[in-house]
Amino acid sequence: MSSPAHTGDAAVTVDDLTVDYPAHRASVAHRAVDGVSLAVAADEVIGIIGESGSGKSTLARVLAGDLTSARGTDPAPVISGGEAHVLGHALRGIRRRELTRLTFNVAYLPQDAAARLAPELTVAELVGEPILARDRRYNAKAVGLRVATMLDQVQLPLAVLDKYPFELSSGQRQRVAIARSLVLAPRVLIADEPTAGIDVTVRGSISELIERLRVEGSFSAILVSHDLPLLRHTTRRVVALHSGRVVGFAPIDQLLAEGAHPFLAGFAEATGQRDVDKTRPR
Ligand SMILES: Nc1ncnc2c1ncn2[C@@H]1O[C@H](COP(=O)(O)OP(=O)(O)OP(=O)(O)O)[C@@H](O)[C@H]1O
Repeated sequence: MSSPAHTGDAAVTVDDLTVDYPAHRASVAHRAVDGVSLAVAADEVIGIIGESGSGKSTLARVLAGDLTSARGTDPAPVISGGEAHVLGHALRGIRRRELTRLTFNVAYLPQDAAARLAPELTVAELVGEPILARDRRYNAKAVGLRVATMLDQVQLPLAVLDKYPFELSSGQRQRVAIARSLVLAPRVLIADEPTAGIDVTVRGSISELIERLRVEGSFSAILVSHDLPLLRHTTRRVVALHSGRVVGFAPIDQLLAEGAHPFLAGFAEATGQRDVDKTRPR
């Protein structure tokens, strides 16, 4: 890709970004993102697709500012080339205090968000926690109201408020994780497979929620996803990654119809989109 588009009013700009995982125990150093450039305008939602290991999660993780790992776990990704700006903050070498300020406005829904929900907290506590973590004295009634609104937006009944994660289905847990990620009304959402595990009948409500937030303004998102209805409903453009490099950045139906890369052609075949989309109005 050449230089990023829309840099003027961009929420996120990525310029020739390279990300490595350092050598760790028996593993050698590994380049996961290799010279990626892209931009996400304010009030734009983009998608990221690509085969397993193509660097989608690493790119999402870095842009969400998740640049450290807990001691004893796998190494964190390191920006080794280029630069990324999120809401005007340069990520390379960003200091902890600035990162904390940035992450107030950037929600990150990692791939394992549902599994990471603290098992000892109820749904009400899980969804309300980010508000209280920011301001312990926040009015309890206002927190309750906000939590109820968020549950409604992800189509969970209020009956789940007092339940613990183990009492929910995996799809319900994922919706709790989404509600939690959006409770502080972030300006940017970075979500890794947001509809994973969610029943097909309620996935539409997640698409609608993301589209509504975008239309209401001051909201951008990057969605790592292979959920075609979600991509079609919420994104204008989708980045296709292969071996850490951008191999396409276009509307999803154009990517699939053109099948410019073997991965895209295979994905179009697998989802039965190749011929359908040639006749689809854009
Ligand atoms: N913590 C880590 N340490 C070392 N290498 C890693 C780490 N996390 C990911 N990788 C490697 O980086 C590459 C990109 O992984 P990444 O998870 O970003 O890809 P992905 O496209 O999201 O894959 P998937 O769809 O399977 O989640 C892979 O080769 C992966 O093995």
